[in-house]
Parts: sequence; C-alpha cells; structure tokens
Amino acid sequence: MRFIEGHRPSHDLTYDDVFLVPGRSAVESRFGVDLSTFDGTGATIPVVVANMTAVAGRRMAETVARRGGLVVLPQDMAPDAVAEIVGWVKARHTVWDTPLTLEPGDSVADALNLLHKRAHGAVVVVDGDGRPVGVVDEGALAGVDRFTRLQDVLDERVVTVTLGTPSREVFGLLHGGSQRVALGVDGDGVLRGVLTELGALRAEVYAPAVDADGRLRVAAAIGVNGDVRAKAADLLKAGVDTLVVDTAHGHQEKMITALHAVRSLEPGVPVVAGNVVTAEGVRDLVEAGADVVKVGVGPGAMCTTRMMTGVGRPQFSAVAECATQARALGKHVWADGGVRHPRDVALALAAGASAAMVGSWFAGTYESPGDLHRDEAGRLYKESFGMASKRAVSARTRSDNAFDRARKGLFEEGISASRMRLDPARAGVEDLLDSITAGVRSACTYAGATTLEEFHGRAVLGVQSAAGFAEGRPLPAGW
Ligand SMILES: NC(=O)C1=CN([C@@H]2O[C@H](COP(=O)(O)OP(=O)(O)OC[C@H]3O[C@@H](n4cnc5c(N)ncnc54)[C@H](OP(=O)(O)O)[C@@H]3O)[C@@H](O)[C@H]2O)C=CC1
Ligand SMILES: Nc1nc2c(ncn2[C@@H]2O[C@H](COP(=O)(O)O)[C@@H](O)[C@H]2O)c(=O)[nH]1
Ligand SMILES: [K+]
Repeated sequence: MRFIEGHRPSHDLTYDDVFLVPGRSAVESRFGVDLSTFDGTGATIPVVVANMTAVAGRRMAETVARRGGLVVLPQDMAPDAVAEIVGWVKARHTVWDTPLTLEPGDSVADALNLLHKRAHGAVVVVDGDGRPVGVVDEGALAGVDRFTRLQDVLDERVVTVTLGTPSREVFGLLHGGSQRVALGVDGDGVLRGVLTELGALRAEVYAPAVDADGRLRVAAAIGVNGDVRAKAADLLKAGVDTLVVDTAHGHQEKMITALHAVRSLEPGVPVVAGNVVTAEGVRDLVEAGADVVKVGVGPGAMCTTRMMTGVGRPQFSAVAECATQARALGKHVWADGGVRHPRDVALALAAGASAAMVGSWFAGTYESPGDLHRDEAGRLYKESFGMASKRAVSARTRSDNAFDRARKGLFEEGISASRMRLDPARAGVEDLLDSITAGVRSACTYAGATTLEEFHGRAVLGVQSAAGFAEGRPLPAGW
C-alpha cells in the first residue's frame, strides 16, 4: 500500500478520511478475484463476525461459515453452551440451509414465531418421521386466523430433490416458479435442508469455511480473567477452529500471561489476541504467542471508550501501522470495529489486514441472536449492546458478590441498548456478505489485484476532506 504523491498524511486517519485510486488493471472479471484469507483461519472471505452477545450465536455461525466467513462466539457464553453450539454448527450441511419445521397440527401462530429466525422465509411442515408434507411462507399466513392449523394452509406443491443435486440445477428448478424453497431429502425421504434460488446461486459463488474433515468452522473467545488455561482447554476440547483472547486493553501484562497460558496448551489452531493499536502492542502480543492481532480501540459502533477516556486511534492508521509490524514478524491482523460500509472492509484489507471484524452492522439481521422488534413506524429492528456496557458487564459478573458487581458497574464503556434496523432490502446476513464481497471484489479489480495479498501490495490511497467523503455518498432523494 502506498499514498499518492503529496498525500503523505501528517495525522492519523480513519476509513472516511481515505480513498482508493484506480490503477491500470489486467483483471477481466470481478469473479477472477480470490477473496481467501491468508492468516491460517481457513476463511474464504475476509469477514469475521465479532464476539458480541447481540451478534454472534449459532444461526450466525452456521450461516456465515457456509459463505466462507468466521464467527467468534462471545466469551460470556457458558462453556457447555459453546461446546453444544460448536457441535451443532459442525453437524450442519455445508450447502443446504437448516430448515424450520413444524407438524400439520401446529398453528399459524407457531409458524409466524419461527419464520424470521432464518432468511429463507419458509416453514416446512413435516410428518412424524420428518418427511415433508408441505410448506408455508409469510404470504400463505397473511390474514389467516392465528389459531388455524398448518394442515389447512400449507402448500403441498413442494420441490423435493436429493441432497446431492447440484446447486445450479436447484436454481433452475426454482427460477420462475412459485416455490420459495427447494427441499433437500435423504435416501429415506427425510427432510435435511432447504435452499432458496438465491441460496443455490450463493452456493456456486462462495466456498464454505471448512475444517480438515469438511465441517463448518467456528471460533470462540475467552477473556483474560480467571483460569485462562482451563477455559482455553475447554474451547479446544469443544473443537473450536480459532481461539480469540479478547480484552479492551490488549496491551497489558494480564494479556501476555494469558497468551503464555494458551500457548502452553499447544493449541494447534490459530490464536488471535487483542485489542491493540500500536506496533509495540503487536510486537508484544506476537512475542507472547499470538498468530493474529486484533486491532481497534474505540471505533466500534457500541463503543464509548474514546468519549470516556480519550484513548484510541483512528482505525485506518491503527490497522496500517499494526499490519506493517505484524507482516514484518510473519503474522497478521484483523481490523476490528467501525465497519459500516463495504468500502471500510476494502480499506482495511488495503491497509494490510487479513480480515475485517464486523459487529453491530450484523446485529440488524435475521441471524443475530436477539428478538425481532417493530418500531413505531412498523420497521423491523433488533437490539444491540456493547460488551463493556452495563448490560453486558452485569451479565458477565452474575456470579460475583453484590459489592464487586457494583464496583465493576462503575466502568461502563459501551452502549446498553441501541436499535439496529433491518434493511428491508438486506435483512439477512448473507445479503450483507453479498454486498461486502461485491464491494471488495470490485475494489481489487480497480487496483488490478486477483488476491488480497496483491490488493494490499498494489493499493494506492489518497487522503480526502469531509466534502470528498460526502461527494461519494449516493443521493437517493435528490438535492
Ligand atoms: N475494542 C475496543 O475498543 C473495546 C472493546 N471492548 C470489549 O468489551 C469486552 C469486555 O472487555 P473488558 O472490559 O476488557 O472486560 P474483561 O472482563 O475482559 O476484563 C478486563 C480485565 O482487565 C483489567 N483492566 C485493566 N485496565 C483496563 C481497562 N482500561 N479497560 C478494561 N479492563 C481493564 C480489568 O480489571 P478492573 O475491572 O479491575 O479494572 C479486568 O480484570 C471485550 O469483548 C472487549 O473486546 C471493551 C472496550 C474497548
Ligand atoms: N469500547 C467498546 N468496544 C466494544 C464494545 N463492544 C464491542 N466492542 C468492540 O467493537 C467491535 C465491533 O465493532 P462494530 O463497529 O462492528 O460494532 C468489537 O469486536 C469490539 O472490539 C463495548 O462495549 N465497548
Ligand atoms: K465509537
């Protein structure tokens, strides 16, 4: 990465401060770009979902891994819950989405409660043996009494195929037809998965992030308090594919001790640690055993650290400096926090990160763990909250005595309740992944790069004013 002539910045920059300059390119198609990461995590797209309770759960983990990204389960989950989720994710099909199922005697209300759990938008009605008898979607349920049984409203004209059917063929079966999903069944006719037309297309465009046994990958986080070695051992036993050691101030002795404890287990999976924003921080964490260093103090959407403390660093410069140091040591960085547009991911990669970590943006999707709400105007939203907010700290310290809890509660560095709206045009996390990967693929071709390493090598940046940034925004309503 380099800056264009005359643009060497005299102060630290954030994503909005910079732009990418197009360069001569021999890349003929955006599909000629390989988005695989190079940091040992096995992700085939450079997107990691942040270890936030409002963002990362089992449905998020399954859905994002199927598209090649990695989800980090939060440190506040009980170890047995993590183990259960890891096992569950690894038992998911790598092409077919997990169906929502009910039985013919269940009610329309039951189906309405389930529908928004997954973006595919269909509930499959199955018999007692798990064989499909019909499908209901939102359209079929609209205006129907909530106590009506599903057997009276289901659509029996299902598209049923065997699980081995090529995705392209499934796409063809659904295209132009009236059915929302194809049902994938095993040799006994038992329902194993569903695929929409868009899902079938995505299955051809993305490659799932899979472990050596071909199962979906999933990561999990631990903090720096308590018996770090035992906690890490539990996660490794549960089968996590990447271990993240996470605390607000990653450049502290406690983190270094924690990393030594994790290393002593010879984990055999990449170890990620953070957060830091300086080259010295990277050096110390790499020396203590980190393979990937998480970069970002204060850019997060739920984060009040900079307002509370004045501490932090504009994220683009933090990532650029830390990535340069990590690369010199043969290691990597994840750019954590502050991603609001696909361009931010492209800029983090140009700065040298191997992946960008996204939290709050993904809280506003069907796949995040929170309940779906409607605001006064009828728009769908979910609640998000920071991991250093009163809400998260009070949950984390549940088992402490009242005095210690109250004492911890004084240090609030995050928002407890924020509304993340579901964009009606992009309400599923895969819709957001589509737009991020489209943006990054395109950015690579503007730079003449076919891999993320080439992109970092060839990227040319400039510094812009606030007016420069504003000029780049679309104006949907004219001026
Ligand atoms: N990237 C970012 O900008 C930030 C991220 N977060 C996220 O919030 C979550 C909770 O993290 P965290 O608050 O570290 O909680 P943890 O439960 O991990 O505890 C952090 C430990 O470090 C000690 N500590 C020392 N200095 C600090 C400091 N300046 N800030 C916080 N702890 C400090 C704390 O002791 P004691 O409580 O006695 O002081 C505590 O023992 C993590 O997921 C983290 O990533 C939080 C803030 C900033
Ligand atoms: N200072 C705080 N930082 C937080 C908190 N909760 C999460 N985070 C950090 O934000 C990123 C995600 O950023 P986003 O812009 O995509 O939401 C996450 O990975 C943490 O590093 C918090 O309460 N305080
Ligand atoms: K912030």
